[in-house]
Amino acid sequence: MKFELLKAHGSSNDIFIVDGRPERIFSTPAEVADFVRLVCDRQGPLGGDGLYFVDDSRAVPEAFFFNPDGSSAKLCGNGLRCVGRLVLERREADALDVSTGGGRFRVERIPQVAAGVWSVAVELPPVTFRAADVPVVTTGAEHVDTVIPTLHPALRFTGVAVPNSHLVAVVDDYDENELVAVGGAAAGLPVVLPAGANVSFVRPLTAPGEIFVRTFERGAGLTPSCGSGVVASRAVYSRLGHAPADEPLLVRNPGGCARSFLTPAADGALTPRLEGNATFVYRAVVDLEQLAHAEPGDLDIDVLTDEISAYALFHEDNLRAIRAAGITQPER
Ligand SMILES: N[C@@H](CCC[C@H](N)C(=O)O)C(=O)O
Repeated sequence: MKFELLKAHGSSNDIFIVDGRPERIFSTPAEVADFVRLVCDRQGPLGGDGLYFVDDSRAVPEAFFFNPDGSSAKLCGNGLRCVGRLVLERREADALDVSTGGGRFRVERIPQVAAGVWSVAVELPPVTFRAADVPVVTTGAEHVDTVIPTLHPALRFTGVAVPNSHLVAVVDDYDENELVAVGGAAAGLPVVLPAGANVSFVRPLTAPGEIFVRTFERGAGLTPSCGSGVVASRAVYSRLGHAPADEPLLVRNPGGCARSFLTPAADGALTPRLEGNATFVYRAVVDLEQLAHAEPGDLDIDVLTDEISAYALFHEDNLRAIRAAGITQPER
């Protein structure tokens, strides 16, 4: 079986896009998961942080996200910017809706964040802090700024669904080893976190309107950026009173930066917006049999060097700002 793969990234969170509905391409969910694991395997010839299937044959395109471990998720915010770009370009549209994870997401072409860097905004459905929506098992209706003793003795977490599950802690000092330990532990706490959770640490930066966020993702581990983690962190930052919801914040991740804010409605609903790059990296046609036995470098790949270089230039500034804030990341 042959596949056309598009590799893309939002803030260096790199994902594949495959045309079609997973259940039409494969006979069973197990086959879908095997395919995703094979394509995303970093030890294999390709490698990535996840994969979106896109059914672009309907009036409202539909997308289906899978983590690199083969599990499905309601949203990949960075990936949806890339899917958004793809369908916007194909349909020669400036804005349209994409359906994914049981919700409708508005994707919109926005001015380039830097020369040669295609940029997209995604408007998400309203965020929810309801414990049952995250889900986090707790005594109250929400889990806000509270310790989960089985996860960490002192860090205070807030649970939020955007609509995938996130736990966010605002920290004074960023300790990546601690994030990895807590993120890994979140996968093994079914009594408190029955669906696991993406775990983010938020460190305020001295530059006004800027924060640093890093996420340990469910089903993927530490990634250079997590778009839904950016939105979840942005929402929690306001929920805890650190910034007005509608103030656009620049969220710096190790893989890039994105802008996010929430629009409050009269009924209290908070609709988040995520703005950032949607960069195409390469296109490849792969044969499944060949892929299973190929080594890195074996496959014929059409690399989009101009887009890669434009992003690299844009990203230099972000890396400088993170280093200047004294944020360090151990070699892994
Ligand atoms: N990288 C993504 C999030 C992907 C899904 C997540 N790991 C989950 O299981 O919910 C993003 O950019 O949002």
